[in-house]
Amino acid sequence: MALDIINLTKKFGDQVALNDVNISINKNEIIGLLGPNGAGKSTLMKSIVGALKIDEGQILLDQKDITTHDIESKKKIGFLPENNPLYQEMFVKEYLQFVANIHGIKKNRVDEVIELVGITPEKSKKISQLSKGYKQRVGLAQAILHQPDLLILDEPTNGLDPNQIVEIRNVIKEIGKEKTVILSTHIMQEVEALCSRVILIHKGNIIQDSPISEFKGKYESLEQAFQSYTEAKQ
Ligand SMILES: Nc1ncnc2c1ncn2[C@@H]1O[C@H](COP(=O)(O)OP(=O)(O)OP(=O)(O)O)[C@@H](O)[C@H]1O
Repeated sequence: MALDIINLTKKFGDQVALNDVNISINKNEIIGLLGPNGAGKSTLMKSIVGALKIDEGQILLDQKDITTHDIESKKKIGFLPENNPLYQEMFVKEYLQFVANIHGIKKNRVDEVIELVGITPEKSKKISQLSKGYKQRVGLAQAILHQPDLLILDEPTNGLDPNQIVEIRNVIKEIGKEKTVILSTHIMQEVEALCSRVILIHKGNIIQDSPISEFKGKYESLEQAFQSYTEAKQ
């Protein structure tokens, strides 16, 4: 899987949410997308999955432009959006079968994914009745059902209890062995636990893109590094 983001600019009215962004990913790794509130992380993720129309630049997935190879690209990408929108009135397995039908994939893959994300005891419940952590797992399940090469996760552990955080991280880690994962988070521990590479975005600009050790550099912690890089650019 190769993802190339070339000179990407996205504006909302006069506001530049992404400013001439360039990113290249050529191997399977888990990448942490960091940045203060409003930095442009969700905008970048939505642009990559084709949910937002970009103003300038190109996004290439395996050398093909995602706008002109829309369906082909969507087959290769899984997305867990921020706030995890789900059909609350549907039952867990029913919902996942519905998503599987959209992708045109076999029914037994649904059971496989239910097992993988650890929601077997919850599969007959209505989504509205699930705890936040289980809803998050359902969101993750829909994102990986079609076995995408690239998985985009917008704050995947947001609002989960410590046990659920560890469990979801384990699932992501497993997936990251074979696929490329880009996840956004405000939790530096999460970055340390999962990511090999860090991309730091601030006010729509990429200000760091490096292996985690390089990102940490001379600083004692990732928090300190994050603070220093973003404060210096206020
Ligand atoms: N649909 C929209 N219309 C107008 N402005 C928007 C829209 N979506 C995002 N923005 C603006 O673009 C900027 C980047 O927002 P974005 O949601 O990408 O930030 P983020 O890094 O994901 O922030 P957070 O960490 O708070 O989730 C913000 O200033 C935001 O207000």
